[in-house]
Amino acid sequence: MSNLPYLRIGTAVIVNDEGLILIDKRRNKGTMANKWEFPGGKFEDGENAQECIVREIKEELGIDIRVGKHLMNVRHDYPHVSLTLMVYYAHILSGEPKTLECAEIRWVKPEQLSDFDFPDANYQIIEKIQAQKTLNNCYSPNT
Ligand SMILES: Nc1nc2c([nH]c(=O)n2[C@H]2C[C@H](O)[C@@H](COP(=O)(O)OP(=O)(O)OP(=O)(O)O)O2)c(=O)[nH]1
Ligand SMILES: [Mg+2]
Repeated sequence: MSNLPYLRIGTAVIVNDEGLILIDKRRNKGTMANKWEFPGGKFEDGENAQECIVREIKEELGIDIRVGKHLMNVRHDYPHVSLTLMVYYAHILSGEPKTLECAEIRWVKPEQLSDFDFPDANYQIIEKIQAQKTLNNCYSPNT
């Protein structure tokens, strides 16, 4: 048992038509400073995962996305916070990603994800992405 704060985080693995994945580098101040991540953020009251992800991606990158298939949920306890990352594939509907709330943005191949410094909770997400044979259709919604 612990009394850590518990957060639900909506997280997007945005894939483009070339099969590249968008990652962003967090700012050099605040939680997990300078770590690379999949863009996203905290649920607001009354939101579901898809709504949270669409809103966060608009705020952080200035783009509109369609949320696709659910990849996984990851529960992780950090020393200061306990959280669940709710991870969905997504695809850009309109706009060019901008660094509105992050330090840097990159499009990378799935195999390149291992070269970046991600928070501890992300390693099983990266493993699962890299285990997929193809990312085709991953951004179509679950049916
Ligand atoms: N977005 C995102 N957050 C992650 C990932 N991995 C991981 O451990 N986290 C952690 C870092 C943070 O503690 C938390 C996400 O919160 P956040 O700081 O992005 O929240 P937010 O966008 O709502 O930002 P703010 O309004 O609090 O500034 O989840 C990831 O891949 N993406
Ligand atoms: Mg965020």
